[in-house]
Amino acid sequence: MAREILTVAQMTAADRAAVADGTPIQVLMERAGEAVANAVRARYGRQPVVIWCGPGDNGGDGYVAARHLKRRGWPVVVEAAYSPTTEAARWAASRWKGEVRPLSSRPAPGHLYIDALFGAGLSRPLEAEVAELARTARAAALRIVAVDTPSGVHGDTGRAFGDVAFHAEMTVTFHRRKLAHVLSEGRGACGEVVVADIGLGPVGAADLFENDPELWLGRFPWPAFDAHKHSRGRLKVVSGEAWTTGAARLAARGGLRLGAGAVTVLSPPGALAVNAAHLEAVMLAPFESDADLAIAAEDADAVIIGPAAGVGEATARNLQALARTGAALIVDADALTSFRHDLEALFACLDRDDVLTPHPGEFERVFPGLLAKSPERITAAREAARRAGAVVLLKGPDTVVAAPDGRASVLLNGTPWLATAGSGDVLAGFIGGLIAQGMESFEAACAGAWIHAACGARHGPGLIAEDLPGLAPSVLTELHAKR
Ligand SMILES: NC(=O)C1=CN([C@@H]2O[C@H](COP(=O)(O)OP(=O)(O)OC[C@H]3O[C@@H](n4cnc5c(N)ncnc54)[C@H](OP(=O)(O)O)[C@@H]3O)[C@@H](O)[C@H]2O)[C@@H](O)CC1
Ligand SMILES: [K+]
Repeated sequence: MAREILTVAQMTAADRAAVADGTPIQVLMERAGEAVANAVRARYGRQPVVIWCGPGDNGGDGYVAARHLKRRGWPVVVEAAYSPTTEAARWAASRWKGEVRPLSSRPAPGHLYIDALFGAGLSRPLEAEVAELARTARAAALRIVAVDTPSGVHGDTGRAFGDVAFHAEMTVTFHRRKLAHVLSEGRGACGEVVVADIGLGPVGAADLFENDPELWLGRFPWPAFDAHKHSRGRLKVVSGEAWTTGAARLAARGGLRLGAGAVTVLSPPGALAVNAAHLEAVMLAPFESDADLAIAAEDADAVIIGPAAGVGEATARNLQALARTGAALIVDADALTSFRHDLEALFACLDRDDVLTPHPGEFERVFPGLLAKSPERITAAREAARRAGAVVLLKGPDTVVAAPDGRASVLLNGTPWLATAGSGDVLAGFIGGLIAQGMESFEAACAGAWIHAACGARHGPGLIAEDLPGLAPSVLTELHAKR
């Protein structure tokens, strides 16, 4: 089952539904606090711990965790920044029989802290002594486990509400990850994220998912026993001019590795010789004009255009010609930038099978101002997909894939080793290779991004884009075994 990522409001609704179904909030809080205690015991050896408790149910979880840790023999001190204000938090505090001190302004480095100050109910920037403590904690790099979210971090964006928030080495959240746990801003503050089951029911109409094999492996286009190369999909990649051909070949090789049966680089005449000198299993065919390109792409299942294609009129016309074929389009890099002065012309080329793969700079050219005015990149990518009428993959450490129908995913296995020239060309190739084999475009974009990241992580230091296609077989072998 694909795991949903929830907004704070969706989590509150899940919580209310459980309470309405007869599970008292105290029972949920007991499970949550015990889960925190268990996660702490699983990660750390027994040691003194200070638990900072806030006024709401996040603080309530802290009192419960205190009781469970103490029962296991941990020396526990609770520091309460506020008295409990909710019924459940008062209940939890009343069952804590140990010491409660006021919040100390002088935490001890090396000590373990549990931040149960604010979670889902944070409604404004941290104030007064709590803000001061957050600053001290950051400066002293305190070892902190956060309950639900690090206090000060907005659950729906991952950003600090004001100018300061706690940073944890582990965050224990409940039921499902929230946006703050998956977006890069929040991930830095959360540290390792542990998702604890507290017995809430299935999520209803969620449309945001962790990009994980669970989301797409069931529909991965493995070859049928009677497969032949033409039944495994035909992918074509448009090459740039003679001195910018490598990107198209990287994409082509990526598509071939992910299983497209027949992959062809379509090359301007001046680049044929250099392409021919560097291609083996990938085929090569010439095109001289946009009309020619459309004919060359006529039998393609998917076409990639953009990697080092050249920014300008010619690339724009080439994309418009390709749009008249039946092939799904993967539109990357220069093909996106070529339309920066006529975005409507780009959108007119696209339909829901097509995939745009911008990095944030290209995204800004195609959707000016959208990232800046959106609360976070998921909302921006969704709106972009709606405007474009196509799948949009917004690159980053937290790559987002959004479909025009509202589905979206966030990549959790991103790796900084992928930040290297040509890596995006291989990604376009991976996605194109999967779409050519008939995988639905949103799922192909999710799968391509996940496999790309898995390849990058597998290689680690020293990775160059040329390595990525060769790393795909070991990732695919593991996926094949799990299917
Ligand atoms: N959902 C679930 O299924 C379950 C949820 N559980 C837990 O409940 C947590 C959510 O609890 P919650 O709603 O009580 O909110 P919480 O974060 O404790 O704080 C709200 C209080 O803080 C106040 N306040 C806000 N900002 C402030 C500021 N900057 N500075 C000062 N005060 C500030 C705010 O005041 P107000 O905005 O009303 O003025 C209000 O009094 C959730 O994160 C999880 O840990 C689990 O127990 C079990 C199942
Ligand atoms: K917290």
